[in-house]
Amino acid sequence: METLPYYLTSITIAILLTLIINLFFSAINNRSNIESKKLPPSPPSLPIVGHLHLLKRPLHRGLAAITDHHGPVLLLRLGSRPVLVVASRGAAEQCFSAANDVAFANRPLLPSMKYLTHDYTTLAFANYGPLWRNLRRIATAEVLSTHRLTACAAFRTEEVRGIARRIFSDWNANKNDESSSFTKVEMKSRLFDLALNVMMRMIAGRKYTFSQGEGVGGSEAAKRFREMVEETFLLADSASNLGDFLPMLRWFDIGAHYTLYCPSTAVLTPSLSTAGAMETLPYYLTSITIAILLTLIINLFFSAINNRSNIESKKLPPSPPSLPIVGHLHLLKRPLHRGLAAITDHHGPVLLLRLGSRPVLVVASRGAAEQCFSAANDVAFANRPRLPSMKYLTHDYTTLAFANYGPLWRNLRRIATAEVLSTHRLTACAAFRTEEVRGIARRIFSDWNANKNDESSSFTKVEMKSRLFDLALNVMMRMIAGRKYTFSQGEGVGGSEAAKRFREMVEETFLLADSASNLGDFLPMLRWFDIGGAEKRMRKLLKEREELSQKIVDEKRRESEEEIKKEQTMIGDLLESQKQDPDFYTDETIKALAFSLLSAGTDTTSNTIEWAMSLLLNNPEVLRKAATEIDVRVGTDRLVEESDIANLPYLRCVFTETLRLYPGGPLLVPHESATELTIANYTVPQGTMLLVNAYAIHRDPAVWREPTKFKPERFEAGREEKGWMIPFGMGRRRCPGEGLATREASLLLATMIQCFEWKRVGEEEVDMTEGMGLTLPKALPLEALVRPRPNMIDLLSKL
Ligand code: HEM
Repeated sequence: METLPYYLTSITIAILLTLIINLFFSAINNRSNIESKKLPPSPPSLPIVGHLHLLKRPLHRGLAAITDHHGPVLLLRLGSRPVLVVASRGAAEQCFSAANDVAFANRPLLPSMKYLTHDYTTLAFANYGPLWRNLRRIATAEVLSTHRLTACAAFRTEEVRGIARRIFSDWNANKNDESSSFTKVEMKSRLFDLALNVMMRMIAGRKYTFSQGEGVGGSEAAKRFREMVEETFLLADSASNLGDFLPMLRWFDIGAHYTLYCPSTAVLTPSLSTAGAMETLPYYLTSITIAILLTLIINLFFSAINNRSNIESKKLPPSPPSLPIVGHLHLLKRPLHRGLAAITDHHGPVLLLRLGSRPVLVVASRGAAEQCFSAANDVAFANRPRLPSMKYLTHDYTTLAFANYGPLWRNLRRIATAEVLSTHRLTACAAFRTEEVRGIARRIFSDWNANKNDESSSFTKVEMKSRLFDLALNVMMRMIAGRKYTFSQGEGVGGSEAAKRFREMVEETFLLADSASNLGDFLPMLRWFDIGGAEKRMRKLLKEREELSQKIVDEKRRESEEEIKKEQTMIGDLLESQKQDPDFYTDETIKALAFSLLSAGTDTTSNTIEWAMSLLLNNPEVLRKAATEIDVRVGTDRLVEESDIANLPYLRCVFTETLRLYPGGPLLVPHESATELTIANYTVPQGTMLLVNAYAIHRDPAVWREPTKFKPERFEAGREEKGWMIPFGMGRRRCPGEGLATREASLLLATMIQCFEWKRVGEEEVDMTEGMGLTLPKALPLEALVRPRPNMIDLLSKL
């Protein structure tokens, strides 16, 4: 295990100091910077708070005063967030021109809006993408189309006349026999009720939800609803929550959450009601902001000291002593699953770490992991953390593996299962897998033939990693696109430049997705500086991925309709659906889904097979036993088939034992809690990232006998150890590719064992060092010596 150099506290502190100095200098250099980079002009700003201190309320008037003074297009810095302010027709038109409209179609993910917008999934706050497109399509088709509006004209007339009737009856009641007298009426609530009744009748058919009688007007429920809407807009005021702009303040819930629960505080309400006059918001005053920051820093120091007592009073999970600002980041070592195992071994199996600003629950026991994914908690833990570094690679968190639990994820998962991973589809594609597996056997045999130097008993050295990756890639490509032609015209992808680059891209994706490799995910201030260049690398990777996936989609689109229908591939079927519903089945959605499956289904499977073969080479007696089972149950007259696997129990034990020792996702994929919950009698706060250490659980000496030993026998019937494993995760986010991975890996292993004799390259054992990333690669690619088994040469030469 290595300590991550950039997690070393001294370096981290040095970085933070550099940052603060940078911030000061950035204020001084602001103007020259703007000129050299051609950024929009920007009034002089202060360190850290930027232009926050200039804002006055109401915001539209406050900003008008600033643009009147400094020009109609300004770039402000509200804390850490750059904000373009536009106050001229020309610039506004450019923002929404055909060229720029899509680029500006996102909404900022203001942390304070996370709750009110159901994690940014509502129509008005979702980012531009498939989810928003779907919601917008439904809203238009179901409520706002001209057709629907015309159909509902009668409702509106009725409601408007209802107001007229009620005003008339109020006047009648108050006129005191003076038919020319006036009556005072309050209009605000009547007008709100009109709008509410019209909307309710259009979306739900009636207004009875609020009142049984005349209408919602005046009912307590309607009044409360009006207050709720007003409160929502008040809280959504673009600059009312300081934590949206100064990330550090979020830890302390200053302003933002407080206003969520105490909406009528003096901070917000009075200033809005003084419609004419502009007021400076008290908490935007620089002196107070600086006081808050100082309090914060002092708080951080005290929080380190008070950590333990806090934990006891709140019943939070235990937490090792932490440092201010970095929290427990300095404790992490790599590879992360081993680093975390060392921490849980020492401090207990359920820990709450603070990685910079992010609370992280680390679980390394069966009991606690079962509770995380129990019926009661699984939904609450079904979200993924929105690690800023993953924004690009996950298309703004909209891919199958990284979307939050909700309608978009459900839809993607349904498509992936129905189109590719259902038992029906897997069975239909068995021939592809057999063909690809036998292709590997044929190529190994021909390499041996070419190198054997007339010595039919000699061994040939083969490199397995790239062959196994190409197998997994070809299988996935054929299942989702029908062929592997995108990568090579000839024999297969093996060795082609494009396939090699694809492998590098997948490996890089998982390396960059390593749950704790990007410091900016945990120390928000560092994001401005992209330390380590992760963000830059991701953008480059994304561009390449986009081009490749577009090529796959375009090639499929060029095929005739009959071909597409006949082949029944995922991309073909989705292109057909695109014709019916182009708003949801966009090219973007199809490409993202294709790439999700290509990456999730390749590296994981090929790594597992590589570990299995390495374990067999280091344990020749297990290899011999597996070969004997195949000889007895399949024989040597024919090649093993996928349907034989059920009849090879020892081989299945080998596969299971491999996944125990080397689970393909050692920390699963990180989850995040959508609500506060209880795990192992501890309170786990909402928004906590969850890392379940499957690697540690699979090697827990309290559960497994000789836990680090490769013993497939432990799973044999009769002497089964009652161990508990989660190599594919658990609950709703469980891996949907288990069936495919099991069939593919088992067939490949069975074929390699049946056809060839295997030996290590030297006397030494195969190196079993683990690499890094979200998946579990071998640090060194597997090489082995191979020769065909004499009684299989005939069959192999006919392949
Ligand atoms: C031995 C091979 C494999 C292993 C060990 C493995 C393991 C895992 C694990 C641990 C997770 C995370 C579960 C969680 O979040 O708790 C996962 C998710 C996933 N896996 Fe696999 N996997 C393998 C093969 C495959 C294959 C062949 C596919 C097919 C395309 C696939 C597709 C996915 C997808 C799409 C997800 C994300 C699911 C979601 O977030 O809803 N995996 N896998």
